[in-house]
Order: sequence, then C-alpha cells, then structure tokens
Amino acid sequence: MNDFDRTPHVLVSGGGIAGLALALQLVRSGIRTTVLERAEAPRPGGQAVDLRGASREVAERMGILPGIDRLRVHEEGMAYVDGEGKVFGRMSMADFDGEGAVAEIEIARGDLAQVLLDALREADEVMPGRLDLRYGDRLTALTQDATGVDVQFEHAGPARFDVVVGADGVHSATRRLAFGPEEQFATYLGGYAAFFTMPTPADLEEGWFALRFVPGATFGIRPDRDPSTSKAILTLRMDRDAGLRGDRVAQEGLIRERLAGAGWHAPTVLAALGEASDLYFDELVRIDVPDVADGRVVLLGDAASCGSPMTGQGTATALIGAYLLAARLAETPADPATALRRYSADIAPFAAEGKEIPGGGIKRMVPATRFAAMMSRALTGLMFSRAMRPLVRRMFAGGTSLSLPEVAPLTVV
Ligand SMILES: Cc1cc2nc3c(=O)[nH]c(=O)nc-3n(C[C@H](O)[C@H](O)[C@H](O)COP(=O)(O)OP(=O)(O)OC[C@H]3O[C@@H](n4cnc5c(N)ncnc54)[C@H](O)[C@@H]3O)c2cc1C
Repeated sequence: MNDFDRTPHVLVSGGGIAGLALALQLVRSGIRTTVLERAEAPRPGGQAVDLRGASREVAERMGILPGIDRLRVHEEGMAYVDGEGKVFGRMSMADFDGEGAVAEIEIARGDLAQVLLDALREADEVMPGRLDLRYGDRLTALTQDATGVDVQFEHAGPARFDVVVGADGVHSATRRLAFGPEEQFATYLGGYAAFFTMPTPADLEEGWFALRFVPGATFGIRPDRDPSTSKAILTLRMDRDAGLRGDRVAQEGLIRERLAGAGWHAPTVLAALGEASDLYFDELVRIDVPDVADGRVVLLGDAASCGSPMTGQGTATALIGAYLLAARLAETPADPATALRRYSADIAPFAAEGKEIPGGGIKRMVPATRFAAMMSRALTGLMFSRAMRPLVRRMFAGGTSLSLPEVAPLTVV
C-alpha cells in the first residue's frame, strides 16, 4: 500500500463555494476527493459577497487573494433612492473604512467560485489523480458504518467513501439523508430573496449600490465588475408559499406583482427579469444543526448553518468552514471521525456569529405598508448621519470578532 492508498477518500456533495474551497484544500494535502454537483456545469451568478475578518485571513492562507483581487468589485457604497431616483441616504465606503454594509473586499459569488475552480484545476495538475469533479449527478442514499459510508447516486454506480461532506446548500439532500428532514433544522424568516444580472441603466450613479423601499419589497441595483451589467437584488416580505420552490413562472409573477408601480427603475428591473439566465430565487431561512458531524458524515456551508443572504455572511462562513475541515482531515487522515468532531467544535462560534442579521431582519429591512416605507426612508436618512456611524459600524461587524483556531498549516501547491 502506498501513501496515496492510505489517504481517505472524501465525497463532497455540492460544488458551490463551500464544496470547491474544501476540495481545493483537500487535493492540496493529497487527499482523494470526489465533488458531486447537481448542476450540469458551474453555476454563475450571485451578487457581491463580503470577505472580512477571519474569512479574509482564510482567503490569504489559501493563496486565493491575488485571484480575488483581479475580480474584485469596486463599490463606492450604498445609496437609498426615492421613486424618482433621488438619493436620500448614503453609506459610503470611505466614511466607514470598509466596515459598513459594503466591505473592503467584495467579489461576485460566481467570480469567487471561478477563482476557486481555477485554483482547484491547478492543484489537480500538481497532484494528479486526487480530484474527481462530477457535474450532473447527485446522492440518492447513504448508510454509514464504523469504517466507511456507502453511497448511491442518481446516475453513477454505488460506491464507498471514508467521509461524506454535505456542502449542498440550504436545502441540502445530504442533511436530509443523514440527519433528518429539512423542517427539523430550518426556520422561515418571513420572506424571499432574488438576484439576477441586468444591463446597467444609463443614469445609475457609477459604483453605487442603489436601493429603494416599497411596500412589501426592497429592491436594488448593485454594480458588477463589468460596468455594463449590474445585479438586481430583491427582498420580498411575505408568508411562506411552498408552491414557489422551483417554479420560475410563479417566482417571476410574484416579483412582477410586488414591483408594479414601484417607481425608480422597477420597469427596467422587470424587463431584465424575463431575460435573466441566472435568476437565483429562494426563501429566507435560518439553518440550525446542533452538531454538524455524525460519525463519518459532516455538513459544511449553508447546509450546516445559515442565517439567509440577509446576513451577508454565508460565503465567509463557508470559506472558514472549508478551510478548518480540510485542515482537521489532513491532521488525522487515518481517523476521520475525530477530525469531524474537532471541526464541529471549531466551526460552532463562527456559525453562530454568521447567523446574525445586521439591521434586525426582514421586518426592519422590508416595510410592510406605504406608511412603513415612508418611515423607513426617514430612519435611513438618520441612520447614515455622522452621529450614528459608530453604531452602524458595530451592526455590520459580523464575522470579525473571532480568530481562527490553531490548525496545522497546509502545504499550498
Ligand atoms: C447560483 C447561486 C447564486 C447565489 N447568489 C447569492 C447572492 O447573490 N447573495 C447571497 O447572499 N447568497 C447567494 N447564494 C448563496 C451563497 O452562495 C451561499 O450562502 C454561500 O456561498 C455558502 O455556500 P454553499 O456552498 O454552502 O452553498 P451554495 O452556494 O448554495 O452551493 C451549494 C451547491 O450545491 C449544489 N447542490 C444542491 N443540491 C445538490 C445535490 N442534491 N447534489 C449535488 N449538488 C447539489 C448547488 O447546485 C450548489 O452549487 C447563491 C447561491 C447559488 C447556488
């Protein structure tokens, strides 16, 4: 038996940020890794995500900061507009030194996935034979015993792995198969979020993330790296409607209803919606899993803990988790169950912090009525005044108060 045969074989279900970041670190440490992504190809899209505090440190240790820097979005800050597009409140990057709602490092989710994928392909060239990256398949069953996990796939034949990682997002199938039904872990937070790419309107102030409150919705247009396109961002306040899941026609219908007569660029956003090939639409849920490790199965990223896109922390927590899990598996490759237990303890404080929603959740973020929308506009003006800056800094300081636990450094290839 050579060294290669002695490394554990890890199955990572989900090729999003968490799954790709984990695979990168595992392959770099010589661990055989199969990544299974349900989509037929890497999924583009998603608005800018923040990297602050420990997640920035992780990106640095993983050697992906230069790649991130090349694809960074340069934002001036946030501007709240009325129905005519007139700005009534601003939070500029400069006033908050990158510690307000717009962080110093912002990169579109799809671009970050590309940075990770490029680094993974490079690691695969240096460490050939470790990586098996599969698109268009998914887990359908798993059972574990003391020495491994037997897995069945929708398309490929059954196989046995040493460890299975569920990095398959908020509605994780791995979590359902190994830990129990989604209802056991998910708390509905009172609304839905949607993101998609749109052409940048000519009159938009360059580099500013513009937002508007209307009854039942907050919608905005956020700069992309490419100035000709932007991201439309919508948060809708409503009761849960199970019929919306996976039904694009119903999702579009809801957005059209909420933005009808909403002023400013609502018609531009709605015109782009019909053309969008990267619409992301999901309910806002919090995911709480008391212990994310169960024997040889472990959850990572949104599958394990999530406070919804309202936290702005999902990607940061996913990166931190991927780094720590890979480090623990590399420390005790012959004893994966111990590695997973250690990881579960390591990630718990980051997961808790990552679920905090700056600004207090959907009731504060999305006004229910016309009167509340008016009040939100008045309060926003006040919030962004000079006197309130220290408080606002504290509100957006999520994910920055914790330091990484001690882990053995990985060899970066
Ligand atoms: C296309 C897309 C756009 C997004 N846009 C935003 C955004 O704009 N703002 C924001 O705050 N958050 C966004 N998110 C969520 C954000 O990426 C996560 O909160 C965060 O990065 C944590 O990542 P994750 O890898 O845990 O989950 P995710 O990024 O959700 O990745 C999970 C991956 O698992 C795959 N998958 C799901 N089920 C299965 C299965 N059964 N088998 C195999 N694979 C499966 C999914 O296709 C996906 O690629 C987006 C997610 C996606 C997938």
